[in-house]
Amino acid sequence: MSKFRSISKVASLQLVLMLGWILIYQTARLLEYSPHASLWYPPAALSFAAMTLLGARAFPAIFLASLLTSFIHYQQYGAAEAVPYFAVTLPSLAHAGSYLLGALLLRILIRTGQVNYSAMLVAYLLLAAAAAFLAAFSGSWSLQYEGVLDNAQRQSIWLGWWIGDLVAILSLSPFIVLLIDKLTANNLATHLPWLLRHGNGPLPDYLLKLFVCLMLLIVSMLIAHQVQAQEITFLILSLSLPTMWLVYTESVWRSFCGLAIISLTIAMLMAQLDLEAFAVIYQFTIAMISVSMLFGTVVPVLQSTNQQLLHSLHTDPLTGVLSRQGFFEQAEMLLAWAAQHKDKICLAVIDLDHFKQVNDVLGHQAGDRVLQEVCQTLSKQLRQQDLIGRFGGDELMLLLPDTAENEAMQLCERLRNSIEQLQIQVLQRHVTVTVGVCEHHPDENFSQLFLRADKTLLNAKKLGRNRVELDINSAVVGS
Ligand SMILES: Nc1nc2c(ncn2[C@@H]2O[C@H](COP(=O)(O)OP(=O)(O)OP(=O)(O)O)[C@@H](O)[C@H]2O)c(=O)[nH]1
Repeated sequence: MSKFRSISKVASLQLVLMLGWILIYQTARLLEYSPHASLWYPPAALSFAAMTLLGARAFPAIFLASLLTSFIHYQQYGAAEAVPYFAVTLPSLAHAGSYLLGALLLRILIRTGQVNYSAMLVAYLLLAAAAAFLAAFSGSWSLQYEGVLDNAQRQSIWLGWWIGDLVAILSLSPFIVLLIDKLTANNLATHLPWLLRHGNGPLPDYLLKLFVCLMLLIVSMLIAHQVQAQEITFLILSLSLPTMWLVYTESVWRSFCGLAIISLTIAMLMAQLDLEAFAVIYQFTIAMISVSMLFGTVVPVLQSTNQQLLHSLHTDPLTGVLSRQGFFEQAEMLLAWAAQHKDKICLAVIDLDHFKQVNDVLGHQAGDRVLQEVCQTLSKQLRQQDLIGRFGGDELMLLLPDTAENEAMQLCERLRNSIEQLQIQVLQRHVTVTVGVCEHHPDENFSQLFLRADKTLLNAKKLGRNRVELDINSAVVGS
């Protein structure tokens, strides 16, 4: 049953890819501005994207789709009788083989997991250019071999073929890769997690940015259509500004989708507005915008990576409370605010009693569990504005804004009591904590306050543990 299911899965993948390729091929033909002349060749984008994502599994579908369209093409132009059938396969082999080669190299690079996003983009651009070159070069040679083209024709078309393929790959394949990844639930995200990680902002904002891009390109192409002068067609380069806005502020998925829409609109308007004399300028525009948008996606990826790094720097991985650095940074800000507004603010330093014994008797895992449970119990009873952090080992810290020493003492007594009541499965005995409490003096910085609280804690330990002690200097210094 499962064998049957996997066969039908493979068959449906091949079918969908084939139909998709033929559909894109036929749609692209509608965008030709004169027979066989087009700004780009979108099937190449599907071939490269599908093979990058699915590897050799995509080869049969792409090859067959290309073969089928070649046959139809030859039939239409009456060349089929003159060309031996086996020879008709050569251009399709050249197309599918070239993109498979480029995609396989890219896949090897992705799978090593050693390259960062920017290096991956450079590799993608170079391999896309090389694969498109190979496809155009071998494709045009195979057509000459079949007798469809003579030597002079081959020489005159291969460069345009290369650029047409490359323009389509640069602008469409990033979007197609993400689309196939989503539809097939492929594992791209496991190899390129940073690509799909960061989230989206509000949809209307994205639509506004896309609208600005499309308006600018439509207006510039309409003006070019009216004036029919080369200098005016360069107006379209102003598109680079809103496309950068889009790409710096939106997710990779939305940026690549926007890029595909923008390039499709340029190709459509080119065909409709009688602008074929400026085809090279529009090809250059699509290529330039694609490359700058691709590199632009590095910015939000870097931003989100930075945020994650910052988050992990500021969070204690075991307990989920603030790390020492995170706590100290936020505490400095809260102290400054409290001093400015003449608010009372207290610090409590908490230490687990005889925690070493838990580790020694029950092991470190049990010790970890105790630390987690204690932190959870404390966090649940704090207000939103309170800070909780782990200084290190079994020592925790609480910063309590807008709280006087007597209120802090009451709260800490309540917390001590609730920890003593904790039923922790791995433990045979109760966990207890000792707490040192200090009220902040407006003139002291956080390190000085912490030192006082830590001394108070040591003092409390000497007095017999499982207790809350107030710094005897708090009231004197603070008054
Ligand atoms: N399980 C676990 N143990 C830790 C971690 N960090 C530090 N420790 C242990 O915490 C223990 C702290 O021991 P001590 O500083 O002697 O404190 P104590 O045993 O609680 O003694 P008193 O504070 O005097 O009551 C040591 O055994 C450390 O190995 C951690 O992340 N997980």
